[in-house]
Amino acid sequence: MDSLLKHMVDMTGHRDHAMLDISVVAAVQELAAAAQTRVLSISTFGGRQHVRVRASISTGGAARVEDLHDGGTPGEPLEAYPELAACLARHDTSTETCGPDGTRSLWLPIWFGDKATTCIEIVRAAPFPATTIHMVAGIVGVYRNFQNLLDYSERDSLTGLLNRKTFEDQLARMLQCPAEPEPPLAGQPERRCNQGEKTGWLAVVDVDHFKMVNDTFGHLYGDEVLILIANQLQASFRAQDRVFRFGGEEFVVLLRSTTLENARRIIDRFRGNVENYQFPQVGKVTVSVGFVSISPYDSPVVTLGHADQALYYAKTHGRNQVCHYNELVERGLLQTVTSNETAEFF
Ligand SMILES: Nc1nc2c(ncn2[C@@H]2O[C@H](COP(=O)(O)OP(=O)(O)OP(=O)(O)O)[C@@H](O)[C@H]2O)c(=O)[nH]1
Repeated sequence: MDSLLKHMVDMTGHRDHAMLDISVVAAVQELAAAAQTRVLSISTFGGRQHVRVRASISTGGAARVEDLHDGGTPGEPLEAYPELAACLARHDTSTETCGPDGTRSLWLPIWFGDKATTCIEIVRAAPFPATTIHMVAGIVGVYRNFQNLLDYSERDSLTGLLNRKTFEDQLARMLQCPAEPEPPLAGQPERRCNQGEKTGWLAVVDVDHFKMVNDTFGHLYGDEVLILIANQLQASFRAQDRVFRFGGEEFVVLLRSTTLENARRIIDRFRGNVENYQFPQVGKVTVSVGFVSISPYDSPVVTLGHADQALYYAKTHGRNQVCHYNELVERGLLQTVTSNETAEFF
């Protein structure tokens, strides 16, 4: 019982989904004497459900957040998990299966209404005693309620993306593990990211001519476009990147450490995915993007201002394109303006 209480205190002490995932897998692993425990994300993309591992722990190892997803796909198709697919189709709260080698798997989808976007998977060598299932179901109930509370304060209600309130916190977290940043040289306030150097990136995404979508098809179809673009954003970036809705038809993405070439490729692939998607009733929609490297030496306001300047350039030079702030400055197409006035976000 002490151990159960200790885990409950640990789980409810977090203000962050990744840490909550870590503590739930650690708690379930110990209390169910499991061989492996995982948190799975279930997302819908292109009309199909996909499964992605979010956190896991195995015997003898530490709980960890997974980042296997490189952005190429939204995870494995749900059909790769037939027992889970059947459990979801029946709207069951749990299902237990036995593998050919006698290994037992217990699946516990986390239901919010008629939707489950998370599932706990527990693997054990022996059958699950009824008391264990009962206890694990209790832990999963606490996890569900706490996840709901975190979502309510952190998420945008239309798209389910992180809201603007959480942005600075997430940016600071991303900057806590930078790829060996060089301090700026004297007289050189702005830090440039060299080709091939890994760094974090901030991209501001804005839907092109969105007012026309609303005016032509109505706000309900406009909202549907925003939801579908939010789905595409989530499917296009890695699990540890962060996607925000800043309000209206504007989104912000924080990309974890990668090279300029990769950042441009990943962002442009997202832009292309949107361009090639047939939005129900509305048809074709495009997005413009401005992006910039992030550094612990620039304030969030300045970084956002730079990405916004690049976005403005993309908007005024044809739209449906991705523009890199530093490149525009180097080519003399943008002036470096570091005053807070450039940042209309705050
Ligand atoms: N449906 C819907 N529309 C929204 C929401 N928030 C803001 N909007 C609309 O988004 C539109 C934004 O229009 P503008 O800022 O003029 O930009 P735009 O038409 O996208 O043009 P460009 O950005 O220059 O390509 C306005 O019509 C807003 O009413 C929302 O939550 N749902």
